[in-house]
Amino acid sequence: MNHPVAEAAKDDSTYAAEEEARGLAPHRVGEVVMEVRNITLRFGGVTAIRDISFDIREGEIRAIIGPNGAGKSSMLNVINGFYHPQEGEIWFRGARRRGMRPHQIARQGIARTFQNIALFKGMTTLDNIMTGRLTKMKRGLVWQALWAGPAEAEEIRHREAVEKIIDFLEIQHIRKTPVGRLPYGLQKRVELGRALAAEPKLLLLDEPMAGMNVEEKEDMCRFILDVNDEFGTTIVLIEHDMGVVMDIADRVVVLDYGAKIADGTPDEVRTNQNVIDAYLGVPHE
Ligand SMILES: Nc1ncnc2c1ncn2[C@@H]1O[C@H](COP(=O)(O)OP(=O)(O)OP(=O)(O)O)[C@@H](O)[C@H]1O
Repeated sequence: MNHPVAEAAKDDSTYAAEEEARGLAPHRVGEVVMEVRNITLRFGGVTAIRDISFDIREGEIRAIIGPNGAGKSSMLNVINGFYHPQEGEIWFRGARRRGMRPHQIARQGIARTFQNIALFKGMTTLDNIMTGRLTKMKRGLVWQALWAGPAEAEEIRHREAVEKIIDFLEIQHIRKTPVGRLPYGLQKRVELGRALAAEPKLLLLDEPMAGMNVEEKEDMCRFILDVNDEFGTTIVLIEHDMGVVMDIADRVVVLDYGAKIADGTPDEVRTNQNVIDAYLGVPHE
C-alpha cells in the first residue's frame, strides 16, 4: 500500500503554487502531518462518523465545522485517541497509528482543549498550566519529593516554560488566582495555556470561543493566530462561529450527519451548495 504521507509529499512542489492561487499562506503550510483515512465510528446503533477522510498539513489552521451532532467532537476524539474507530486508519508523521492510548498520543505532541472547560477549579492558573507539563516530565514522584538535584533542575525548567506561556497569553495578573473564580473567557485562555505547556506539534481546540462575548472572541482569535505564527503549531479547530472560521482557518472540512460534505478553503466551502443546505437544514435523501 502506498504511504499516504509519501503520496501527499509528491504534490508539495505544486501545492505551494496552488495554495498561493487559492489565497492561502504558502510560507506557513507544509507537508501532510496527519492523514485521516476512511474513518467510521459507531456507538452501538449510532454511526457518529461515516467513512471520513481528510489530511492536515504542517503549520495550517484546519477547521472542522458542521451542524449539531455532525460528528465533529467524535472526530477530534478519534484524532487524540479517546475513541477507537471500527474502521479506517490514522497516519501521523509517516506512521500508522495502532491501538495507542491517549497519553501515548499526547507524548507524540498532540494536545487538546475541551468543549466544556476541563481545568482543576480549585487550583491556581499557574498550577493548572503546570499540569500541562506532565507529559514532558522525566523525573518521577520520588525524585520530586526528594527535591534532589536533577529533579530540582527539571522543575526549574518547567517553571520557566510555564512562565513564558503566562506572559504569552497575558495572564500574569491571574497567575495565583484559583481558576474557578475566573470569568469564563479567562478560563478558556488558561485551558489554552495548559495545552500549550505540552509544547504540542498538533493542537486540537474544541470550540475555543463557545460562550464568549465579542471581545473575548477577538482575544482568543489573536492568541490562536499568534500560537500558529510564533510556534508554528498546527491547529485543528472545531468552531460554530462562522465568522471566526472564515477569518482564521486555512482549510475547512465540513461534516453533516457523520459524513464529509465539503473540504476546501473558507471561500470554497462558503459557496458550496451542500454546505448551505446542511446549515439551512434541507432534508437528506
Ligand atoms: N459517547 C457517545 N455515545 C453514544 N453516542 C454518541 C457518543 N458521542 C457522540 N454520540 C453521537 O454521535 C453523533 C455525533 O456526535 P458529536 O458530539 O461528535 O457531534 P458534534 O458535531 O460534535 O455535535 P455538537 O456540535 O452538538 O457538539 C451524535 O448523534 C451523538 O449523539
